[in-house]
Amino acid sequence: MTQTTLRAQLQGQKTDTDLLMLMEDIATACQMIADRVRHGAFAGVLGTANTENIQGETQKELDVISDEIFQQIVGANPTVAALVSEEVDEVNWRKQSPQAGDFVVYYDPLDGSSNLDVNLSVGTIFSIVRLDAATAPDAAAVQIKGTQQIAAGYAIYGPSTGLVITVGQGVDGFTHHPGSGEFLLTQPAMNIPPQTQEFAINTSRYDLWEAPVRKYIDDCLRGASGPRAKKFNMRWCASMVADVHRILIRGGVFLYPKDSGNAAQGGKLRLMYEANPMGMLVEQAGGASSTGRGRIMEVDPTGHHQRVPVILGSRDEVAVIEEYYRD
Ligand SMILES: O=P(O)(O)OC[C@H]1O[C@](O)(COP(=O)(O)O)[C@@H](O)[C@@H]1O
Ligand SMILES: [Mg+2]
Ligand SMILES: [Mg+2]
Repeated sequence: MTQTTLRAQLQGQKTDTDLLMLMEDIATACQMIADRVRHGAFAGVLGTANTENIQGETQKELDVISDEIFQQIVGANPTVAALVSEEVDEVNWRKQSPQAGDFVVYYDPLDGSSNLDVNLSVGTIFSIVRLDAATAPDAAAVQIKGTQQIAAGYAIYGPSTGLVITVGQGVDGFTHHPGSGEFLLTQPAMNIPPQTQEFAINTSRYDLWEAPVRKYIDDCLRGASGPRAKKFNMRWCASMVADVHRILIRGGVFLYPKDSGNAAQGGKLRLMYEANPMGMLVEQAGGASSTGRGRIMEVDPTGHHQRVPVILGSRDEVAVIEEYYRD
C-alpha cells in the first residue's frame, strides 16, 4: 500500500507552494522538538530553566529549547514576516518591511510542559495568517482575528509523534514514520461526533467557576437520573494538545473557562497560539469553539499574549454549554 506523505496530501489540496513549504518547515521543527523531548531525561533538560516567560510562568528548559528550534527552522523561511511565541515577549519580526502575502506564524512551542517530568503527552501548536497589506513591523500588525487564519495545527509528542493540520479543507492527521522520516497520513478527514458523554475540565477550580459552568458540570455529574439524562465520563490531561487530540478522535468537550482565579487575565489559555488554532481545527472537523458567549475566532485581539475562555469540541454539547451561559 502506498502511503500519502504530508507533501502529497497538501499538493492534492492545491495548497500554494509558499504555504506548503512553510508547513514542511513547521513539520521539520516539530520533528526536531520531538527528538529533544524524547532525549530530555538523558540530556537532563526535563526540569525548570529558572526563568519566567512574559506571562510569569516558570519556563521548563525544553520550553526554551523548543522555542529556539522553531525560531531557527521556521524563522529562516523567506516568506515568514513575523513569529509570535508564547515564550517570547515581543513580536519576532523577521522582515523589516513586511509585505502583503507574507506569513505571520503564532506558536506555543511546547504545550502542556508541566507534563514533561511525568512522561505524558505534550505538543506544539501553531496558527498561520497572511498579511493582507504591507505594514510597519509593530505589535498592532499581528493582532489579527482567528477568522483570518489560513492554516493551523499541532504536533503531539506521545507514544508516537503525530501532526494534525488544516489548510481550511478539513483536518488531516499524520504520524511520523521513523523509518522514512516522513509524516504519513493516518487519520484523513477527521470528524468530531456532534454529541458526546465526555467532558474535560480541571475540576479542582470548582469553587472559582462562574455559575453556568458549575451548573453544567453538576448536571453532567448527576448522570442518567439527572437533567442531562445520560451518564458522563471525565478526562483531564492538563495538556491541551492531548485533550484536543482525544476530542478529534472520539468527541468530547474541553473547557478552560474564565473563573475568579484567572478573570484578571481574561482566562488561562492564550488566544493567538492556543485558542484560535485549536478553534479552527475543531470547526474544520465539524465541531464548535466558543468563549461561552461567542465564537473564539471572532474575538478581536487586543494583544498577542491575550487570554480567553475556551470551550470546544462536539458541536451539540458546545451549544448546550452556551445555553447554560445564556440562562
Ligand atoms: O494546570 P491546569 O490549570 O490544569 O492547566 C492545564 C492547561 O494549561 C496548559 O498546560 C497551558 O499550556 P502551556 O504548558 O503551554 O503553558 C494547557 O496545555 C492545559 O490545558
Ligand atoms: Mg500551551
Ligand atoms: Mg507552552
